[in-house]
Amino acid sequence: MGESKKRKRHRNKRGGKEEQPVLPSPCAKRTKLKEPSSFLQKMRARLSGGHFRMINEKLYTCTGEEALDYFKEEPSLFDVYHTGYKTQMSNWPEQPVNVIIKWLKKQSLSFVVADFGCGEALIAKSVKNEVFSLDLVSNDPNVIACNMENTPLDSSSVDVAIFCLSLMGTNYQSYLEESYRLLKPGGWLLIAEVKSRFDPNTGGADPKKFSNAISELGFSSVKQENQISKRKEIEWPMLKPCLYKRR
Ligand SMILES: C[S@@+](CC[C@H](N)C(=O)[O-])C[C@H]1O[C@@H](n2cnc3c(N)ncnc32)[C@H](O)[C@@H]1O
Repeated sequence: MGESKKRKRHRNKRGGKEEQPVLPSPCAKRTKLKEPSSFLQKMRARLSGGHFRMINEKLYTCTGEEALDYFKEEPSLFDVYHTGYKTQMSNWPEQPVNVIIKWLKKQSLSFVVADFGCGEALIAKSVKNEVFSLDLVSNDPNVIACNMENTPLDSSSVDVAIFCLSLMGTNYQSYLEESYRLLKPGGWLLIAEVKSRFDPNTGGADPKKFSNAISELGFSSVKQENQISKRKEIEWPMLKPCLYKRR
C-alpha cells in the first residue's frame, strides 16, 4: 500500500509517466519469453526492408564513383542490400538472371562473359563459360571489385556483356561505354531492366530513345570497329530510379 502511494506522488510531481527501474526480475524475463517470435521477426524484416530500400535509392541516385565510396566506407551494407534484394526477387514470377542463364547455356562454351553488377555472381556459378563477375564489393574471390565504368579488363576481350538490373548509377551510360570497349566486334550486349523504368506514362524513359542511344554507341547486329571514336554526342534519356514499395 505504502509503496503504491509513493509511486503516485512521484508520478504527479513529474507530471508525466513514472519511469520504472529496469530490474532483471523473473517477471521481466517471462514477458520477454512470451513475446511472439513472429512479431519480432516481422519487426526485424521491416527494419531490414527499410534499410534495403534506403541503399537501393542511394545506388539509383548517385554516380558509380559515389556508390563505390559508399560501400568502401561500410562494406557490410552490401550484404544488407543483397539480403533485401533476394527477398524482393523471391516475389517475382520470373527472375531475369535465370532468363539470361538459360540464353547463355545455349551459346558456345568458348564465349567469354562479363557480368556487370553481378551481385552474388549467379551467372558465373551457373554456366561453364569463363565469366568475369564485376561488382562494387567482392565477398567472393571470383568477383572483381570495381566501379564498372572503369574495369581492369582488356579491350575487345569478351563475347557477352551482361547488365542484369544493374544500370543503377546516374551515369549509367558510362557503364555501357565500358561494355562497348570490352566487347569483341560482333559481341553481345544483354540488358535486363525493370519495365517501369521504360514506361514514359509513369515517368520512365522512352524505350525508343534508349535503344537509339545504344545504336549510336555502336551496337547493332554486327559491331563496327572504331565506330566509338567517330560517333557524335549521344542523347541519353534519364532512367528513373527503381524504388521498391513497402510490403
Ligand atoms: C539489383 S543488383 C543485381 C545483381 C545481379 N545482376 C542479379 O541480377 O542478381 C545490382 C548490382 O549492381 C551493382 N552495381 C551498381 N552500380 C555499380 C557500379 N557502378 N559498379 C559495379 N557494380 C555496380 C550493385 O552493387 C548490385 O550488386
